[in-house]
Amino acid sequence: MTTPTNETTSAEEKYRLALDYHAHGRAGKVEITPTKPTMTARDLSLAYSPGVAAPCLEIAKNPDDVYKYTAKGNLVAVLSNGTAVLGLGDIGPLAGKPVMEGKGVLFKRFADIDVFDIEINNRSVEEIVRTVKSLEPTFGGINLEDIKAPECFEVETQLQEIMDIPIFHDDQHGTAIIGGAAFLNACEITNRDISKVKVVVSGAGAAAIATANFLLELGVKRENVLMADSKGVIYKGRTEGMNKYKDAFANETKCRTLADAMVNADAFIGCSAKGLVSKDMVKAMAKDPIIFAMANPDPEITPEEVAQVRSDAIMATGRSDYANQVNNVLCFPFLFRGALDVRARKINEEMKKAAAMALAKLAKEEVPEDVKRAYGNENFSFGRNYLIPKPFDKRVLTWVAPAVAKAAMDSGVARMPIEDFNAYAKSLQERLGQVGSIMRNIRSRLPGAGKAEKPRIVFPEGTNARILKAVSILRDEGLIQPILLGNKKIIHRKMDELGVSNLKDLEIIYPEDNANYETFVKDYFTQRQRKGVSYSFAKDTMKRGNYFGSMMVKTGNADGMITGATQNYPECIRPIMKVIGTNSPGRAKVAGIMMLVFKQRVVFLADCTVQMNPDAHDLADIALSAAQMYRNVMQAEPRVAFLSYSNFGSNRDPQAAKMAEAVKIAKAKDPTLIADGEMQADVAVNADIMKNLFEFCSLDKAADVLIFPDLGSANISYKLLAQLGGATSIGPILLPLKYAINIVQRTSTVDEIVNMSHLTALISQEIKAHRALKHS
Ligand SMILES: NC(=O)C1=CN([C@@H]2O[C@H](COP(=O)(O)OP(=O)(O)OC[C@H]3O[C@@H](n4cnc5c(N)ncnc54)[C@H](OP(=O)(O)O)[C@@H]3O)[C@@H](O)[C@H]2O)C=CC1
Ligand SMILES: CC(=O)C(=O)O
Ligand SMILES: [Mg+2]
Repeated sequence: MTTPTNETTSAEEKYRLALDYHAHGRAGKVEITPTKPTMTARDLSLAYSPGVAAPCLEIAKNPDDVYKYTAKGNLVAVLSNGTAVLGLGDIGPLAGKPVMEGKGVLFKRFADIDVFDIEINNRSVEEIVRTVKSLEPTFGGINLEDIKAPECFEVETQLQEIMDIPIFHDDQHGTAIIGGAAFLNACEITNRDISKVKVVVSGAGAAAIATANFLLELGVKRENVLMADSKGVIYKGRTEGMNKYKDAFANETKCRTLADAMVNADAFIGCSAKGLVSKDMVKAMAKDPIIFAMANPDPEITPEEVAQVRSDAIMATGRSDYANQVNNVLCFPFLFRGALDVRARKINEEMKKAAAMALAKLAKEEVPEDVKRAYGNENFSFGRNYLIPKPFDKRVLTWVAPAVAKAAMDSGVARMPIEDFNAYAKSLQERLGQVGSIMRNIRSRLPGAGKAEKPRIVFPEGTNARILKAVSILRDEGLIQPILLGNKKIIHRKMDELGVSNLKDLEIIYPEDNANYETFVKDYFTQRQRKGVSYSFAKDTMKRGNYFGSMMVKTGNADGMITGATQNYPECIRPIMKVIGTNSPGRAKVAGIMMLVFKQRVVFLADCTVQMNPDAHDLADIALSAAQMYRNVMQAEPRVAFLSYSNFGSNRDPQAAKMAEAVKIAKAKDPTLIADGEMQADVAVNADIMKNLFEFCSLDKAADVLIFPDLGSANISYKLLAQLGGATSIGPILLPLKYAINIVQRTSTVDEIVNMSHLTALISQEIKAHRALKHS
């Protein structure tokens, strides 16, 4: 069982940290960002008066055009009156605002849905309903939040009747869907027949009633449910503190307190308040008790307390710092995504059930590396401590949203059915950023799983844990044939430690025992004997992974190589250069190109890693290599900007002049190249500045490839962009080489090594194709 990760932090410290987090910089957690250019007077005349009249008139003629010309289709209101804020109770709309802003952040972070949080000073059902109804023109959906029971039931039901967009009370159904998914899996793990499970529900408010109702839909019998609220167990004939929603769960029972109800109960569902469950109550439960203590921020009982009295319990809370977070965050972003994407009129039972089933099923799939990393490299697999997926698992979006969308279509509430679910899945992945889609595109261009002719990629650092984990992923995918260099015994031991048993039959080469060793030594000696290399030195050299691996690639015993996970850059590049050298016999020297992937665009930066102070000829070659790489990877023609602190001759310093000269040389070598400079970085990446200040510039849009005057500026820029600009960096990709060999960074993660391996495999394929063309 996981304990809170930050258990050394005191409660007061956590409180202060949370306040600092919210107050730091711009107050609160959200801001509004325009999605259209607003740089110039022309832009503003389109965004606002007079231009804005055009979409207004179109929408007046055809109301559905509101989805075409405004943000409505992707805009959800998180609306609360603050009467049941988390488990903090009736603290009012103002005090509830941080929670509503927080929900908005989660909608955006997990499903790219925009949110206005709306806090209303309104307690009566009638007034809430009137207010929300009047907001219908603004929103694509309404997420009601933290409105207390029983008013919340009335509010939701009435709004669903009178409004034509999804109305969803998150505390009811979000909790029910996640609780339901986790409950199904907990029953499966403990071999329980759901129709016989005895459930105690603590709380009879929004979350509790909805979760109990959902469990009935999943197969729990009403007579097997005992519900308790602040007045004790709800039983037939009780009159105090009752309402019709509680009435529906009033059973014939002698139990009067929660403690009575817990005796021999199979499951506990808590949607009530902190600390209501004692260790004695847990002791009294049946074998393998299922305990979902979901009150926030503090559960009805903590996992530590349960562990003190029961080792057979399956435990979940609403918190992210324990295993099994049963929290509606795993539902509302993804459910709304599916509902908005088919422009559903409502969120109905079919859609809720589809979401729960998708989540329950996804939990049984193997958990990807990036999810484990997001949670401190914990090794999740379906079981007692992993009942449902994690919110940071990107697959939740691609599993839940399509399931919900399909259920909406099948149940007849979708106004805009999805025609191509494959294209829809792709669009969902793109919402989460471009890295995934770019890498998928690269993978899709590799020969394909199951085929004999897979690119063989050699990894000289065969004992490194990150390399082995990456190789394990590559092996599973089946697109690349990895080869490891190193001592077989040590590598096998490491594999056992890491639990990557799928690698045991992988080819492992210990250089000096390999049949090619003598030939490689001779080849290297012949090549370097006039550069001070003796035969015995060549023998020693060829025992080293980077030399042997490079030689394998050179002689066609491998198609590519990945190194660098454990060594510094010069240690890797020197052997490669000595064994292989560059592509052209003429001037072109090797350069390191970084691909920086931002949410909306991709830029290539060069030279980030090799040439300290390239001259104009070197820069032209670097640009041509980078442009070619861009074409290969992005399958598009790049715009190349030669960067400087000067714009088009504004400074005559030799460093600026060198960049202008490099443009001329590059264009002379490839007249089709779209390139210009020298120019400053803001001109290069902002098409508006470019157009407004330098309309003669031959790049008609922002540049895709940025060529820097020296290694210092390139290296600093890519690191800053990766750290501060939120870009994912892929590279450095070494070009031009005769062979596909790349150096990852010592800090590279498993996923980055996997990405580089795919890219290297792709480059190896292109080099092969190029050679075949030359020889045909
Ligand atoms: N993990 C998750 O995803 C979610 C968790 N929750 C949590 O569930 C809890 C309830 O939220 P919600 O349903 O929105 O709130 P409501 O105000 O609608 O319901 C609260 C319920 O808890 C009961 N209750 C309060 N204090 C006690 C007590 N001392 N003993 C017994 N019962 C008590 C109330 O009883 P009575 O009816 O007698 O007043 C009421 O039935 C909160 O802690 C909230 O954070 C809610 C939504 C999602
Ligand atoms: C998670 C949530 O919505 C609540 O605790 O109210
Ligand atoms: Mg809530």
